[in-house]
Amino acid sequence: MADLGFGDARSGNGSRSQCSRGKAMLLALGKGLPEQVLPQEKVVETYLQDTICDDPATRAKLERLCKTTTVRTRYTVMSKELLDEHPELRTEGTPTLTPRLDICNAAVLELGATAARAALGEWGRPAADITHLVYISSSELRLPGGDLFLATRLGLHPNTVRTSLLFLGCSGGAAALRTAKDIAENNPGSRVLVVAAETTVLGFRPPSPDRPYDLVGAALFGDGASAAIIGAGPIAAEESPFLELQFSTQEFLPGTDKVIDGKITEEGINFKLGRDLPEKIESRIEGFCRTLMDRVGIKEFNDVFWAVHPGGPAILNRLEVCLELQPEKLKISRKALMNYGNVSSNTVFYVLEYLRDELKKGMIREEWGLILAFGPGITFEGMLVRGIN
Ligand SMILES: CC(=O)CC(=O)SCCNC(=O)CCNC(=O)[C@H](O)C(C)(C)COP(=O)(O)OP(=O)(O)OC[C@H]1O[C@@H](n2cnc3c(N)ncnc32)[C@H](O)[C@@H]1OP(=O)(O)O
Repeated sequence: MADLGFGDARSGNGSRSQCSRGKAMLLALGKGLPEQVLPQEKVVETYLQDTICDDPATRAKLERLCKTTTVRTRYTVMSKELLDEHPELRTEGTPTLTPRLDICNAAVLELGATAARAALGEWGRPAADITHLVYISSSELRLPGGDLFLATRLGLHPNTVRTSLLFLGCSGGAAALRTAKDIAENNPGSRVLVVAAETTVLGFRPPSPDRPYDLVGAALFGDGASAAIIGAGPIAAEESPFLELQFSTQEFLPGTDKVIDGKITEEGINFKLGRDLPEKIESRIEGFCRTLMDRVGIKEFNDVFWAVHPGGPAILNRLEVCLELQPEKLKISRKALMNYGNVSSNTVFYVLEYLRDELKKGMIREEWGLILAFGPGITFEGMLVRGIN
């Protein structure tokens, strides 16, 4: 391991007198996407064929939703070949949890490993220098978990300290970042690899009038993985941080636990999205963001840059109107939604990739920014960050 000047986090030899206990920083990012690209104009035909549905009303509604979600491209694990192999996934009424988990567990490991290798490549140091792994997914269930298989696949040291965050939904990526920040700041010299990997295979099902939200999902959600490396006290000659992770917080909205609801059944996950989700988020967004901005005394929402998990256009639109944001503030969130869809926990990292590019090009004037994500609970995850370029 390279000498970080902070003692050795792995051996527990780090001493307070040696370290400055600096803030955690984002040092590298990477992503892993399924090979199958699904352009939005092919979604209606593909989904209706895959689920053997010929209902004209369903077709008309899905066509409309495919436009209004603003998604253009998604990447999916589900494919014609997979459905030919598992025709039981096309219809309802048979127990399919076992084959779904077999597909998901393998897929998220593959995607997660690709994303992690990309982040390690960008970081430029060996995998053996990773001291901690934070693994996040709402798409796999097994024992031991994907974190172990990922650590093995990547050749991480067996004493890499692993933490798994499962079934946090779309706020999971920001929760993983918060966890990694805490680890990095409390273990001098540590380098934390965060890996988020998701596929919609667990929830794939034919449309039903009883579940109108399934069509929203079919038009909105995608698959993929992301990885990030976080550490405090970057080595000047070896590491290139681009964001300082200043302060993080989490809050849930009491009485809204049914708004995003996922039940595991013999047929996979039954995922329900409340129509009122955008307005519920809007009801608390201003106070939540002020909690973060107050840390550095910023009052005006346009005086920070924004990296928001794009749950759907209605959520971004409400944020923009309610906080009176200039349109360019949510541009990178809208771009991630357009190019990848809502990939649950991963999406916030796709937004951060665009943010990093803009920081590197000197396109961001503001010193401080906010990372936000929303998930079941309804849970708000937020982080105050400082751009480094
Ligand atoms: C998983 C996690 O942990 C966190 C997440 O990120 S979850 C995903 C969060 N995202 C959302 O909930 C999506 C938010 N919604 C939106 O962005 C927009 O409503 C939308 C793009 C889906 C549709 O926008 P739109 O087409 O302009 O108009 P809108 O009126 O809202 O909806 C169109 C149709 O879809 C239906 N619809 C929208 N959201 C729905 C929902 N959650 N459940 C059921 N139906 C829904 C509407 O009822 C409407 O149907 P009718 O035409 O039959 O009345």
